[in-house]
Amino acid sequence: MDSFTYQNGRLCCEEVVLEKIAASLGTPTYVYSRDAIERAYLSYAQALEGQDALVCFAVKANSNLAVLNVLARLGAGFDIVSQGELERVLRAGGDPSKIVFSGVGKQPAEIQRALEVGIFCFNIESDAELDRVNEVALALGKVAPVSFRVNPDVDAKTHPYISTGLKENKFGIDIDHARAVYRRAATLPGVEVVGMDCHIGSQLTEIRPFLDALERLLKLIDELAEDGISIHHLDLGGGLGVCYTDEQPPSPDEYVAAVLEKLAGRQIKLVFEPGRSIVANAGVLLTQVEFLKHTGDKHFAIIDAAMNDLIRPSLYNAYQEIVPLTLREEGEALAWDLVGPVCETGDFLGKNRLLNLEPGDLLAVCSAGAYGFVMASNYNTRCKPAEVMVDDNQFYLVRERERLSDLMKGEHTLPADR
Ligand SMILES: Cc1ncc(COP(=O)(O)O)c(C=O)c1O
Ligand SMILES: N[C@@H](CCCC[NH3+])C(=O)O
Repeated sequence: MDSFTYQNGRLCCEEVVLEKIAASLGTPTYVYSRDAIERAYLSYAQALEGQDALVCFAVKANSNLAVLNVLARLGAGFDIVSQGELERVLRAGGDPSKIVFSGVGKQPAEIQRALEVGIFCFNIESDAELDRVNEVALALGKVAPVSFRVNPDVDAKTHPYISTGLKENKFGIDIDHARAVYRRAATLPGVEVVGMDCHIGSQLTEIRPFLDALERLLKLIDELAEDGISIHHLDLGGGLGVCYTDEQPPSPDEYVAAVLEKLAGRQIKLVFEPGRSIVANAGVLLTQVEFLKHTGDKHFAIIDAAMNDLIRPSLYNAYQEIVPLTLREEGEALAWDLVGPVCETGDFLGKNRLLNLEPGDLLAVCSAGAYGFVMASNYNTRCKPAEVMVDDNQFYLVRERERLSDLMKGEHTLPADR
């Protein structure tokens, strides 16, 4: 989180005091550092300099237009999973020829739109999806560039909810069945086989599972060559972890170097789909303490952000640091559960956190740039937070806070005579 530092006891994002943002725009508010996003992207891009490679930011991690635009300006590609994400990338100035389309359930209209704008590749996840892409392409008189997401059956050693590369997961095509699918695809007139991809899970903190998957994919690529099917690009997906508390994941350049070493001598374009490792530590969620409450020997700090704003703690029991915007010298630290106003026992952002709190204090939930706002909901009819991008000593509102009138838009009661 080195774009977030204390200066004279006040937490800043780059050169902006975060209290200033809270005072001007209220809380809860997500704040992103442009510099942190750029540096994280460039650590991939620079490690791949001189290689035929594409770094496609996984839009699902953070789809704010300003975030996408910052990355598009650096020449990033994008990994999308819906037409909604496609339209966001186009609106943000992303280059369609650098888009990969992932996901297990692509709709015909989504495939059509992606073909019309000319994306780089469809990452296909099943036999049935192959047929659908083939049919849509033929109907449009086009040929769809395709890759198959191979499920290599490796243990990513991450949280079971975010592990995707095991036989038991819904994702991808079983590696033992993949060769047959590739052979069939080679006979279909609406598709052109161009690549192979995998994505074994998220928040991986070791390189080994990536290399295990890579080895299995390379073996399959060699088998396909025997069948006369050549693979022009290899997409290793996303998944590189970040430090939320004391994890020590490899850096993007260490990871890329290990992959390049394994590939030495092979002529193949490389694609990566990082999400979390680009944006997680580029963002915080600002929140304010509403009330302090003591029951038995428990201490609850009721804050104005809740599970609907940031669901990772409730959903995965994920740990994200929570720190004060202003360091306080007086008073004592207690172990607080930081809970939101939503009516669920599981509504917490942190438990047992040693903090010196007073009502009205402003806090930052750290590492909130990935899978934060994008997973927010309106549960309990709560408005989604505002989003802000800091650029050096300036800050910009990049999404307005939702208003109650937005929440009832498109809803109707039954006619009065019913
Ligand atoms: C196909 C695919 N690519 C890329 C990503 C991005 O993963 P991460 O945010 O872990 O880098 C995901 C999400 O896990 C994914 O499902
Ligand atoms: N949403 C998850 C990661 C899932 C990755 C999507 N494929 C998280 O917050 O950690």
